[in-house]
Amino acid sequence: MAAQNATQNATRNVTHESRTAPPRDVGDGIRDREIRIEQTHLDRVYRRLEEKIHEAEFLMDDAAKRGQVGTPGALAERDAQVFRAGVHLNRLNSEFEDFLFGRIDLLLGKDGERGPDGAYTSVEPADDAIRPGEDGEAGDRAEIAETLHIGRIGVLDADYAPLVIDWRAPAAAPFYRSTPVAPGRVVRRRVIRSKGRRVLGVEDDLMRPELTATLGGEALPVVGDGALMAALGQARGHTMRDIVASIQAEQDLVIRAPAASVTEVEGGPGTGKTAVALHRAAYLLYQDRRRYAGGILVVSPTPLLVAYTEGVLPSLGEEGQVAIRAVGSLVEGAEATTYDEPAVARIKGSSRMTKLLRKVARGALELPPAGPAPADDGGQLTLDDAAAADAPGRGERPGGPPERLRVVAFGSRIELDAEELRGIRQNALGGTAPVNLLRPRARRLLLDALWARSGGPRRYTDPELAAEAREGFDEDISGEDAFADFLDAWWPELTPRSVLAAMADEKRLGRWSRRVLNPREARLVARSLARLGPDGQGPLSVHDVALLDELHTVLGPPARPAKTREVDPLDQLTGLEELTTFADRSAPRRGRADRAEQERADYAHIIVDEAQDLTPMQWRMVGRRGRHATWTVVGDPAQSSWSDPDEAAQARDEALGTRPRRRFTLTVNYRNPAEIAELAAKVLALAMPGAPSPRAVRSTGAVPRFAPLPDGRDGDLAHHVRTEAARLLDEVDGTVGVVVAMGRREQARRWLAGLGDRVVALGSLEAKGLEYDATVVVSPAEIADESPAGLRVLYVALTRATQRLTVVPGERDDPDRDGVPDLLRD
Ligand SMILES: Nc1ncnc2c1ncn2[C@@H]1O[C@H](COP(=O)(O)OP(=O)(O)OP(=O)(O)O)[C@@H](O)[C@H]1O
Repeated sequence: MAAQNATQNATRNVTHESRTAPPRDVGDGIRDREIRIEQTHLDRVYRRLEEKIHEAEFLMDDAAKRGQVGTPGALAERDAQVFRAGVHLNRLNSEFEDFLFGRIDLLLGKDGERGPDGAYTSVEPADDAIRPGEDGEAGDRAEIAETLHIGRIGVLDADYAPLVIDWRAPAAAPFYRSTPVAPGRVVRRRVIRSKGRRVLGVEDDLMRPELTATLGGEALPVVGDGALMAALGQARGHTMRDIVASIQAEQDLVIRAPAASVTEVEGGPGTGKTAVALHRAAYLLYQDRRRYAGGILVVSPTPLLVAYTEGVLPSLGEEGQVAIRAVGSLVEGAEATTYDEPAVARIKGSSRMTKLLRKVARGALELPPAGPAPADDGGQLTLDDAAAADAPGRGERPGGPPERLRVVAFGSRIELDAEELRGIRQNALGGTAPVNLLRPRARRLLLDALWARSGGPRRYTDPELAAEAREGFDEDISGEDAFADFLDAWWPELTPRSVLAAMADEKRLGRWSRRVLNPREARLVARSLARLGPDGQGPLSVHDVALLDELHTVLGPPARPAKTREVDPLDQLTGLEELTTFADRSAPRRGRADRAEQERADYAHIIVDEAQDLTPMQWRMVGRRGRHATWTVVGDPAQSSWSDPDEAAQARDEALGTRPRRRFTLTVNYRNPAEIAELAAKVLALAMPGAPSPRAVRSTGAVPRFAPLPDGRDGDLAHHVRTEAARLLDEVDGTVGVVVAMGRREQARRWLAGLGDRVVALGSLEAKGLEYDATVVVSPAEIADESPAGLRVLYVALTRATQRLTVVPGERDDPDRDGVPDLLRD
């Protein structure tokens, strides 16, 4: 309900009309004067920051001179302060185009109380803040009681009065939340545009237009038409900008939602989900830095979207604190570089793979050992020099693991044959423990079987003697390299990559996947993995990465026990056993490093962008990284490229667990002009009948252009698309995206060669989350036919433009006389 009200507010916020006549931007005179006023304030802020740096430097100098004064901890803290101050100034000077970006002029607060940042805390005005107008005045009067400047970081003056309020502080909330419908104490909201240390412009919104407000006894001037429209009209570059100066009320509710549980946000294309998610990360860091620094993970669908969005957090002053990763880069050392065919992706993403991979991991134990074959027969072990060995390799399946283990103990030969070994393996594999972790158990079972076969138990009636003899027996056998070699071959330590590569064998996978995949599915998966080498190296697809992660869990880490160094009696005599190797010394540290690595993979907060696209297997992968996390999950079911939403929803529920959830809906489309949104809504109606379409906030008058091939021949597509892209490059100042079916990506890149770097070609799945000033969507039907979720993918493609859209129908589109494809007609 709260979200709904905020939505209405946000809408009105943008379209409100001024009902009175304060001095509004009547000429450059007022504007220039207002810019000068803000400039004076900004100069003051910079002077204060420089003072802070000098103070910090002085402190450090002083501390250095006095050498031992203060504890090491205090000195380190001082150094850190100087460092932080230096970083701030550096950023302010170089990076932040608009360090100071906002101002609110407020009425007197109800209770006159001030918060820690020096601002009045009350949201509502005092009863006597507004007085009836004087004779002849139409509305009420009020004097501005407080002016707050809002910026990317907070700055206090020497008397601890706020010069700039951090945008995330509670006192800044009215800058975002106030609307003409619910203005609170805000009379005027001003967005300040600056570059470096220079103020370039101001844009004002009046929240109480009916009021005759004065500031220092003079009428409050109003400049420009509002900041939101100014921001939306700007040309797009190849990276996303922050929206800190124009966050809308419904978005602000999400950004500042408490982090205690799961925050779920739905909204159509362009409603600001990605922007809101990133601003929320910055907000959480501000709220609880100790908890969240270095511990927030943002999961993005593609590397392109990562590259597009990764500048936003640094621009909000948060550099290096948040990991933004593509879903294909979540596993250390594995980077997805390819896409699977939709039919293959569908199988690999499905939760059926969980069962399959468990079978595969167990089956993979029987694979031919990787690397060079063991030096001899791999199963031959003698404890007695006199023991005779059979010919190497006899009784073994060529290329497979050893099928016989022979040892000589107590002067006679004992042997375990293939069937016994199989039994022992099955026994060891009982249960669900990770396969690599079962190796010690398998080893123990082998020794049990050998001991029984040796007649040892019968030989000793005294239990103490028996136990001692058994211990000696185990030690002797285990200490032999040949036994270790047998174990390595018979129960190899498996790596996720080698097991994935093993699945490329069609016959083998057919066997392992019985009752999980049908033969055709098994064949498709096996063939898709043929690009990997036997060790699993080679190009991975996005979906392979989630399989690797699952395999990591199913296999567990290699369980080889660290070899204990035998103590040489001579060393003991000379005291040399005190000496340790580097490896010995670093082992405990390595243990700590491994643990740290594990802990790093367990984040404090996880933000999932484009959550509708995560497959069940990807949800499992992401879920493993957030077992103890709070979550923000943003997405739009209407844009899902996953074919089975129910299956994905179940996996999502499992990942998020039973944590309580808060749901928000964003309803205003800030990206597409109404003309483009209207066209896209036709596809939405086909893809998800009845699904609401977000309301576009502006209209440009530029209707989408339909540009069929002049003579309908596919052969000319290259030239035609290139011409249309070039036309759009002339029409807009910023970027142009040409969206094609995934199968045409490479082709389309060649079509655009030489047109410059303002234009890019993209496969439909790569367009996720991105936006361009103008787009060309090529062959809608081809995009729609490419996968079971094709219509939703087409909806994504049609909603990427901020200004212009050109549709080039292909052969399958059946365009009408006006060139409108079948799918886009009423
Ligand atoms: N309050 C705002 N002020 C200015 N620009 C905004 C605001 N909200 C969103 N935008 C802009 O609208 C565009 C769309 O935002 P964003 O990409 O976050 O939307 P989305 O909901 O993630 O879209 P999609 O689902 O299509 O990926 C961006 O250019 C963003 O900067």
